[in-house]
Amino acid sequence: MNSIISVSDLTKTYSGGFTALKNVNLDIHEGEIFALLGPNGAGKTTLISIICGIVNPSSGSVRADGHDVVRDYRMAREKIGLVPQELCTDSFESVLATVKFSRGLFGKAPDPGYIERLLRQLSLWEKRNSRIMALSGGMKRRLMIAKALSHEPKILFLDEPTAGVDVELRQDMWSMVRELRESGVTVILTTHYIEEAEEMADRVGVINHGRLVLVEDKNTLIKRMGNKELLLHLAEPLERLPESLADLSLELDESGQQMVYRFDIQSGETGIANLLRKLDRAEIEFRDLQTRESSLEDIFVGLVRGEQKENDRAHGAGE
Ligand SMILES: Nc1ncnc2c1ncn2[C@@H]1O[C@H](COP(=O)(O)OP(=O)(O)OP(=O)(O)O)[C@@H](O)[C@H]1O
Repeated sequence: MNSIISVSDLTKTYSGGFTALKNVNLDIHEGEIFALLGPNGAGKTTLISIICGIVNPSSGSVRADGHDVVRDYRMAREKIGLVPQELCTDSFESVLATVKFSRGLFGKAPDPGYIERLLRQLSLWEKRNSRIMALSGGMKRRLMIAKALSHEPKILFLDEPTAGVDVELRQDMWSMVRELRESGVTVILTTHYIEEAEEMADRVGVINHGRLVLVEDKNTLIKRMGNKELLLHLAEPLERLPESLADLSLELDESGQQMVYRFDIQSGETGIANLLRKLDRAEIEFRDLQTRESSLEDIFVGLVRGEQKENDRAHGAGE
């Protein structure tokens, strides 16, 4: 697969001495939707800012479509469109004027046909003569995307594209991003909404404390790290699990009314038949049973927590 962005051994230490990125290596494939996940302060914006040439790396290198983002800044930047978290644009301008102006900033010759197609694709053509301040929140977000795409970049960064937007608008954004990928644009997005990554991304990267702790195909990740749970609602509450069930991966909730049995999706043998036999022998009856598959969110929370524990342990050991 062709890689359109190559990040090699990237480290960033800010002037105050804080190291926000530690030895990051990452390849983004051409034409994919890549979601970068991580808790607050993990280093996502720093990584994006370095790729976009806004922040200088302390060491390591980044290539965007073959161009080094520091040595060959202009060529690299021309390949990239960036939609920042904050909506920042002159609200007295018209939609059309502001998008044309953005294109001009990259030294691209005017192309009214392209701008019209872009505004139509983003459902903004009817609003082309409106002032920005007269647009709805959703339209403003689409305008930010139009501005970022005005110079026909091959790569689009979306920093928290749906932060604070309602469910309907979020769905609109998702389908728009998919359309962009269909048109050949590579999309990299950061998000706090794991469901957004689960819904849209082809691959997922998790960054924590400045380290890229995982990069994987989303579906493989869910299969590899996912567990399934079997929930049993008991007919009568139990005070504790009987000894005969102690060797199973089984938990009783606080009410004593529900049992959760965890099993690995990958393994051929789930152990459910054995569980049911043992329940029968222990004369435990249940009213209802359901299964639940772990989501990307469960996996993410588990990963970040696991990392935190490792860090704490390392810290404790050093003290
Ligand atoms: N200019 C700066 N000078 C010093 N430290 C900085 C600077 N910019 C960011 N940092 C620090 O680097 C770390 C990573 O910040 P960054 O903005 O990249 O995180 P993030 O993952 O994008 O977080 P969020 O999800 O909150 O946007 C944070 O601890 C932040 O305080």
